[in-house]
Amino acid sequence: MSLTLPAPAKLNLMLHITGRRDDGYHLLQTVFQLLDYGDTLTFEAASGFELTLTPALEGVAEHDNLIIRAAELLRRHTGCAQGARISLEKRLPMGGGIGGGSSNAATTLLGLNALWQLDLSLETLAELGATLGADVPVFVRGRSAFAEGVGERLTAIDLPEVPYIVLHPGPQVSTKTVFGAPDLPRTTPMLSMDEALLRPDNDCEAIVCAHYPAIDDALAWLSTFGPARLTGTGGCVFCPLTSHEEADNILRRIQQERDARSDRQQWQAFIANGLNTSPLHIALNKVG
Ligand SMILES: C[C@](O)(CO)[C@H](O)COP(=O)(O)OP(=O)(O)OC[C@H]1O[C@@H](n2ccc(N)nc2=O)[C@H](O)[C@@H]1O
Ligand SMILES: Nc1ncnc2c1ncn2[C@@H]1O[C@H](COP(=O)(O)OP(=O)(O)OP(=O)(O)O)[C@@H](O)[C@H]1O
Repeated sequence: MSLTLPAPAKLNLMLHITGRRDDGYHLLQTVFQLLDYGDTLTFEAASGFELTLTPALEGVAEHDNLIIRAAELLRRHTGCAQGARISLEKRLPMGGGIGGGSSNAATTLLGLNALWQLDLSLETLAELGATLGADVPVFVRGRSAFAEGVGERLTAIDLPEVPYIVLHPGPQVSTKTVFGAPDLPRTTPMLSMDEALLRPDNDCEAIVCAHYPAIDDALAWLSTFGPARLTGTGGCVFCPLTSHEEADNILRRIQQERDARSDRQQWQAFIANGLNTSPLHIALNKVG
């Protein structure tokens, strides 16, 4: 038996840092919107305890890959002794602030839960996922959401399902390094969900732009088309749009910039629609 499932990206439509816990983790208020664009994973049952992933991700050892870590976590938690051959079609830029690794982990948890017939609840899978990364639970639950705490307290939210252009200027940004920066603002006042939706700024943006001129440049360029901002800790920047025609036009302009300017040769972009329900959950419901 084999299962092919999507691992969608997310955007942080706003991101405020409201404090810091004693263990160093930051208290956040953020709005996650899921996208209809992402990686694809295929899970095939394997005999014995075999667990493999192809192809390998450049620069990531197999035992560090969040897909393998999620599979092993599931086996440890349940005592299950089944195997799987997993293949990955990677489209999402790594270190982009669009949650590629976290989404891969969530798709693995849900995919193997189905393939190995473990019957764990979304609640349990979200708790397991939180031990792999702060962004995993939102992908496990599969709803666009307002998040608080360190990102684990989720309230599902309906957002306009508009098109976005997402631009990755090149640099991979380390989430850990951004959160470790001494000059990161950490005292933004807590807001209600409705107030937060009216303050769509990202507290990481200023220091990320100061440390990465290429991201600063891409954000300034994209801002000429609309209210562009950084997602998560970057490096992707994005802009909500009113039509696909507009998005196609900006995509063409990005291609021109890449051809015309050597400092913009690294630019990569995609168009995606915002979604309220994850395509992963829609695909799993079809499987039954
Ligand atoms: C910034 C966001 O992308 C917003 O969606 C996430 O909160 C980050 O989630 P993530 O990439 O899954 O991050 P994790 O792998 O859990 O954490 C990476 C590192 O970021 C820091 N970190 C992360 C989340 C958080 N609320 N406070 C933190 O200080 C910690 O140093 C941690 O070691
Ligand atoms: N399957 C995976 N896909 C992507 N990255 C992975 C994976 N497994 C491990 N990683 C590691 O996780 C790091 C962060 O990757 P990811 O694509 O999740 O970043 P991100 O989009 O910035 O995430 P976030 O928005 O959750 O902070 C990568 O640089 C890589 O070292």
